[in-house]
This record gives sequence, C-alpha cells and structure tokens, in this order.
Amino acid sequence: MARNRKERNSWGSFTEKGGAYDWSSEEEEPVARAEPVQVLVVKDDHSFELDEAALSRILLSEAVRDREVVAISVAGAFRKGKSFLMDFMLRYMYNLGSEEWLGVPDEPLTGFSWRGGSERETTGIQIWNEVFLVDKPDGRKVAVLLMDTQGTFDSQSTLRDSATVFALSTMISSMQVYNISQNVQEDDLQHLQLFTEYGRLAMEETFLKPFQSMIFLVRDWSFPYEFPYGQDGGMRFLEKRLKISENQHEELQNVRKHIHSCFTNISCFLLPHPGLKVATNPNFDGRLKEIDGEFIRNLKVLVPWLLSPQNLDVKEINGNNITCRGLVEYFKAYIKIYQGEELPHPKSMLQATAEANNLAAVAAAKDLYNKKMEEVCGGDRPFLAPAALQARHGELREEALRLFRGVKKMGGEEFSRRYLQQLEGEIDEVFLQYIKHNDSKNIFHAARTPATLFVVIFIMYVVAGITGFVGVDVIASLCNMILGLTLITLCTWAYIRYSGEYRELGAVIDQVAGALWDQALYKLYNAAAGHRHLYHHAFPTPEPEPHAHPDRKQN
Ligand SMILES: Nc1nc2c(ncn2[C@@H]2O[C@H](COP(=O)(O)OP(=O)(O)OP(=O)(O)O)[C@@H](O)[C@H]2O)c(=O)[nH]1
Ligand SMILES: [Mg+2]
Repeated sequence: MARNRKERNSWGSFTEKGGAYDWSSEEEEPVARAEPVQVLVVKDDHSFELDEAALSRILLSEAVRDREVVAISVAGAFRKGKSFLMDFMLRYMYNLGSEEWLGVPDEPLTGFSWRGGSERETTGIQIWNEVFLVDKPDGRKVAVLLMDTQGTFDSQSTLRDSATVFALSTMISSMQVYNISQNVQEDDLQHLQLFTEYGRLAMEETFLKPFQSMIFLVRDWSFPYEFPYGQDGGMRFLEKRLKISENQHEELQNVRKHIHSCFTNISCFLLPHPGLKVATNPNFDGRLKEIDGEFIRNLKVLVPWLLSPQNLDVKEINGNNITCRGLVEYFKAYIKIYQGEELPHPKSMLQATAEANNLAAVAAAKDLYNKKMEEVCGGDRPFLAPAALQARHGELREEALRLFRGVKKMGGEEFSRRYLQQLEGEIDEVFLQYIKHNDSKNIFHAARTPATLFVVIFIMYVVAGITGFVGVDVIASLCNMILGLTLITLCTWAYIRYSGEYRELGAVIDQVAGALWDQALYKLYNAAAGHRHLYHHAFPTPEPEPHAHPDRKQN
C-alpha cells in the first residue's frame, strides 16, 4: 500500500484550517501532534492494561476536563472498515459547520490507522488525542471524544479479549456504532447479546438501561430494492430484524429482549458498498475520487447524522451526565473489574454447549447413584454390613459411570474425561456420607457414649470401694466425685438424645466419650502388645534348626 502511516497521522494542516472547534491541548502542549493514542493495551498473555497517563493527558487537560463528554465508538468484527469510517468522522469534526467537510477528491484518508489486507490492524482501544469542543444548539459546550477499537474475532484474540474490548467501549461510549457487514445476522445479535451481558456484569445494578445509543451500521448493503440506503431504510430493516413475536422460538425472543433492554436508543443505517477499488486495490489510499459516488452520498448523510451538534448525546451513567474527568475514573474502575478474576470468562458456543452437556450427564449419573444408594442404605433402611455396602457401592458406581459414558456429549473424549473424574470424585465423597450414615445405625455405635460412661462409672465405683476399704479416703472421694459427674453427664446426654435440644453439648459429650473409648482401646492394645513377651514366656515356640533357615535365625 502506497501510504506512509507517519504522513497519514500528521494532522497539522487541519489545525490552521479548522475554526469550528477549540483545541483542548493548545495552551499546554503547543506542538502536540494530532494522532490516535492507544489507551487500552491487550498484551500477549491476553491481559489488559490501561495507559492511565495517556488517558489523563487527553481527558484531564484544562480545557476539557470539566466539560460533559460525548464519546463515540465504533466496534465490530475485524477488517470491516471501522477505522476507515472513523477517519471520515475525524474529517467531519475538523471541518464542523462546513458543507465541504469531506475534503478534496485527491486527498489520502488519514487519522486512525487503516489498511487493506486480511490481518488485523487496530488493537486495544485507541482514542484521538484531541478532544473536540462543540457548541450544542441549547448553548452547552460539550467535549467529543472519538474512539476506535480492536475488531472482534481476529485470529489472535480469545473470545474474552474480544468481549472485553467490545464491552468496555460500549460502557464508556455514549454512542456505539456496531459495524457489521452486508446483513444483520442472528450471530451478530447473539454476539452483541454476549458482549453487552459481559459489560452489564461489570456494572452496578441499575433500574435504568445500562447503555445509551446503539447504531447498527450495515456495510456493503446490497438490497436497496428491499430497504433503501440510509437511516429510514435501516430503521425499517432493523425493526423487522428485532421484532419479537409470539410464535418466535424462545431463543430468538430472548436475544431481542436482551438487546432492547440494554440500550436507550437503537437505530440502523444501511451503507452501500464503496466500490471494488476500496475493497480490493492494495494501492488505494482513501482518495474520494476512487470511492463509489453512492457510498460518498450516503457517507454525507451518515456522518452528520451521527455527529452534528444537535445529535450529540452526553455520556450518562446511572442517569448522571459524565464529564471528561468522570470518564477517566469510570474507565479506571471498569478496567480493574476486567483485570480481576471475579467475572466469569465468556465461552465459545461449542465450549459452553459441551460444558452444559457434560454437566448434565454428571448430574444424571449422580442422581442415579444417589437414588439406588438410598434404596440400599437410605434413612429408613436398616444397618448394612460394611462389606455388603462397599460391594453395592462398587456396582452402583460402575452403573453411574456407564450412564455418563453412554450419554451423547459434545466436546469429545478428552474434554469429557475431566467431567468423568469429577463424577468419580463426587460419587466417592457421597459414599463417605453413606458410610457414616450406615454406621450411625449400628447399635454399638449408638451405644458407644453410654457404654463408655457406664464403664467409667463402674471403674470409679470399684476403685472408690477398694480405696475406701484400704483407707485412702482422698482417692476414694475423688473417685466418687468423678462418678457423680459422669452420672450427671450420662443423664444430660440421655436428655439431649431424647429431646434433641442442646445438640452442641451432646456432640461434645459424644466426642469426649469417643476419645476416651479410642484411648482406652488403644491403651489396652498397647498393654497387650507390651505383655506379649509374657505369653511367649509361657508358651515358648520351638527353636528352629540351627542351619536349616539361616535368614530367619537373624530375626
Ligand atoms: N467492502 C468494504 N470494504 C471497506 C469498507 N470501508 C473500508 N473498507 C476497506 O476495508 C479494509 C479494512 O479497513 P479498516 O478500516 O482498516 O478495517 P478495520 O475494521 O478497522 O480493521 P481492524 O482494525 O483490523 O479491525 C480497507 O481495505 C478498506 O479500504 C466498506 O464499507 N466495504
Ligand atoms: Mg481498525
């Protein structure tokens, strides 16, 4: 392409030509060059960074920071002429009030960087570093900010990248131009729904519609005989596309309801094809003389329709008009939410469907396992021998896994393996609950606490008797005291079990009794192990033959 980007970005000549606008940075930075500045950077690791310094330099300059802001953004799929259109908007802003704002036929189109080719050009969010001050007919002076965005669905961006750029630009702008090609397809609407929902998630709940104006800009419209070019044809066409009717499928209705609920104004403009030179000539540099007359005629309607002072809407958030200073704060706050991890990651349709399929299969398999296990050892079933329970669990687990494998799921084997593992883990966890539940029905388990308390009472009774008989009264009274306390504990426990009150206290008693039981058993076992030599002493094993088993001799 015969253009040089440096040349295209030098807008010095316009500074002298203009007059309908004020320079925001004139007093502070006299030699500041008019150019696009990238304020949102999407990094290689798919994280986002806001260039706060650049944003502040532009929006916090003295001339504009306290002015109410009108933010115009263009978004949509990559390589569809967004930046190209933005540059015509720049021309209009620089020549506001002039009939000849489109310029001369021989002038290359410069401003936001645009080019032909199949690879993406614009990345992140770029804003024009000059904010235009415009007098509205009602006497207010507003600041107009132009924003170009990274195209969605390029081959280097994840869905989350695309959604974030689209959502952020919609949240920040007062008018979002949704640039689509040839027609309004159902997937265009679905993506708009996904992206706006992603934006709405990051915003505070409000009873007002979260976003302002949405303009569907249909490029290369080829059916003017059905709906003529321009906004009237566009509005009639869009009305038809976004119509909600009773006999429509719920899925189609939901998309439309969602879009209506998101924007205060929705309109549409049908733009003709700009001609083959624009679309296919690698040397085309934006000269008007090479663009189709029909396109230019409609451009002359479109751009003033979007940008003429009476049509500029100030950015509102929660019903409040926002100034440039406020916009910087909102930008910072929103980007922080997208940098964090609290928002769910938007998923591709296949991925979301595959996940839903697998999760549904996991739920069905778990349900089967639970139902059958309830029949085996549910609440009204008697205690089952642990070995039998284990065996039934094994069979039912296998049956549940078979059911999971048998369900048709999207996403393939590899994808579904993760969910199979999840199912196995969840079934094993539920099984532990069933074991505990089954154990609690064991009469000995239930009797553990009273049995332990009885044993303590009995031991204390015997020890108190013996020590009292021998004359060690101190120990005898101590034992009697413990006996009394244990008796009270036993009565308390019985009351708690009967009434179901003070269950925390009951749990503590069970715990102490359980610990005592385990300790006593442990001690008994240790004692038995410690006295094993006595047994060996009493019943000596015959000595092995001296040379028969040399290995064993060492033991
Ligand atoms: N068919 C067609 N091509 C256009 C139109 N407007 C511009 N183009 C061409 O489309 C190509 C891409 O233009 P850009 O403005 O860089 O596209 P973009 O949407 O900003 O692309 P990314 O920045 O990569 O997202 C250029 O060759 C333009 O000449 C249009 O209305 N129709
Ligand atoms: Mg671009």
